[in-house]
Amino acid sequence: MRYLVTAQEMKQYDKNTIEYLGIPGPVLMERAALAAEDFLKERFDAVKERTKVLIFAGMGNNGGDGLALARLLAADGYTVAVRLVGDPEKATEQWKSQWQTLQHFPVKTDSNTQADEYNVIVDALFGVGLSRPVEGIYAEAVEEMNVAEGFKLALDVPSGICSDTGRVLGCAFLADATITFGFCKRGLVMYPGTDYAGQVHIANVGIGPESFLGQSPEMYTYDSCEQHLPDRTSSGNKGTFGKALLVAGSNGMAGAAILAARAAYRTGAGMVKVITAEENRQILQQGIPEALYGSCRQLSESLEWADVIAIGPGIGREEQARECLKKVVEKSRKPLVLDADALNLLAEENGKALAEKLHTQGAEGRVIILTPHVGELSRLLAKTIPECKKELPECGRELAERFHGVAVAKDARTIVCKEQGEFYLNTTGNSGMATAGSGDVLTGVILGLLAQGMNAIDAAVNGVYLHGRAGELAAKLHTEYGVMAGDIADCLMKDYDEKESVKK
Ligand SMILES: NC(=O)C1=CN([C@@H]2O[C@H](COP(=O)(O)OP(=O)(O)OC[C@H]3O[C@@H](n4cnc5c(N)ncnc54)[C@H](OP(=O)(O)O)[C@@H]3O)[C@@H](O)[C@H]2O)[C@@H](O)CC1
Ligand SMILES: Nc1ncnc2c1ncn2[C@@H]1O[C@H](COP(=O)(O)OP(=O)(O)O)[C@@H](O)[C@H]1O
Ligand SMILES: [K+]
Repeated sequence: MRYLVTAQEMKQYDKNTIEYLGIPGPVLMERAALAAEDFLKERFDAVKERTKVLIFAGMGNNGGDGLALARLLAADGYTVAVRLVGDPEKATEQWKSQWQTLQHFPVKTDSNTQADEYNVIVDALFGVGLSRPVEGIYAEAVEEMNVAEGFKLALDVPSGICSDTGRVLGCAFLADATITFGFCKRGLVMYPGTDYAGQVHIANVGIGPESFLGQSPEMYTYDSCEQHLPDRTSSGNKGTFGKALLVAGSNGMAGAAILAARAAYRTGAGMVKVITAEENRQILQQGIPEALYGSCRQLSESLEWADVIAIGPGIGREEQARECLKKVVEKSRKPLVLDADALNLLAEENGKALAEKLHTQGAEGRVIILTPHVGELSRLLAKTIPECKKELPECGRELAERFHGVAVAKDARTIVCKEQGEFYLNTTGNSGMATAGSGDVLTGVILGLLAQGMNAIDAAVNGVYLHGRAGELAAKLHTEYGVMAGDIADCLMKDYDEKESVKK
């Protein structure tokens, strides 16, 4: 698990470390600079004589890190120059102290440096203290760094990237790599910040969980196969691993049902039954013979049969879909995943009563997971799509509160949250997943995990992670251009290491 912090959280943890734990600010800065030096030495020590480093330093502590790095590299024999950007009169105390120390070292600090004469460019203009758009001399400096040749390293955050949202404020440094201090900032994994950051390295500078003082970060992500999947009892039978009911696919939309059913099986569900339009019977049974088939008339008895239910992929918004949704809400209290047109139906004027019922059921303890993409989210919350994209965590939270459930707000970086508690931000996946039917696969994955007895938030978080991971494996086989939703379903669990996983 990796924490993702905001600028404000990071500043608080800095403060706690200094004031409560008693580790002085200059020690933290020295460790930050040492980590950056190590990073560069790993790449350039063998060619030290030919390596010329130019550091652009602002007037805050990010600039202070840059000055400390300049000193360390110069002491180590590198050719180093510093370009000051801003008014040193306004610099922080730590910056001023670093500046004084730097005067004893062979570092060029005049303003005549030409970026194209250096083969390593370090951006130490702004870090978590960026407070407004980058303009004027700062924008010129960013532009000069960006057009320069050579390896580009950002300290803490690429200047111009908002640490909290990943948005570009004015203009931003385009880094090959970013070495970030203490904890990864949210903006380094969110778009477009993640593209500007390049490879992100997190350096331990002495600020750890001890510095939270009871206020841990509100967001986290998973980096690797460390998910908590349900244990698979060796003696289990198909009943042990759950009966999953999937209401999906109107006439002509059998594909959505097949994809979701396939994904539920691939994730480990024992039995999957699909309720779909009569016209889809043959194609469904050919497409996924492992699934049980039921017509919409058999929905009531199937609701009795099921352990968990998902409704939505490809159901359309016709009367039959509305009837099915009504039954699923009114005749069952079993764990429920709502996706696609089920969400659109709830957002319609005549879906409001049903939405209200779900809200009550959620409050009474029914497990409800909603998986809207930003379009569906905007309809449910009556907001614009740009608003939802911009405020995805907040919108996810609002949706979770509305249904007392779990919201999976899907985008290139999907957010998962409950009414309270942390936000999970997903970093697996790629542009190959922006392909029709990809969301249907996710519904099946979450359904499959729920069927095996996972709780709602774990099923949603791990489902989103595994779905993205499958997208990565599919892209290895077909490239991001060539991935189709069926490939994602087929790649599910392909590299899952049962021995390495944390069983639950
Ligand atoms: N605390 C610690 O112990 C540790 C901190 N560490 C390091 O400190 C960094 C945070 O330092 P920080 O808080 O001083 O903020 P920082 O990012 O340097 O920026 C503030 C400066 O930028 C200016 N400014 C902002 N926006 C601007 C704009 N658009 N255009 C122009 N100016 C703008 C702002 O000016 P002002 O708004 O005051 O006019 C101020 O001068 C952090 O990222 C990490 O690298 C590490 O060493 C680990 C230990
Ligand atoms: N660029 C991307 N990077 C990572 N994941 C993506 C990207 N684009 C789409 N996805 C994922 O693919 C899925 C698309 O779902 P959705 O929009 O519902 O598709 P559909 O309606 O076609 O099935 C979501 O889980 C989303 O997070
Ligand atoms: K920076």
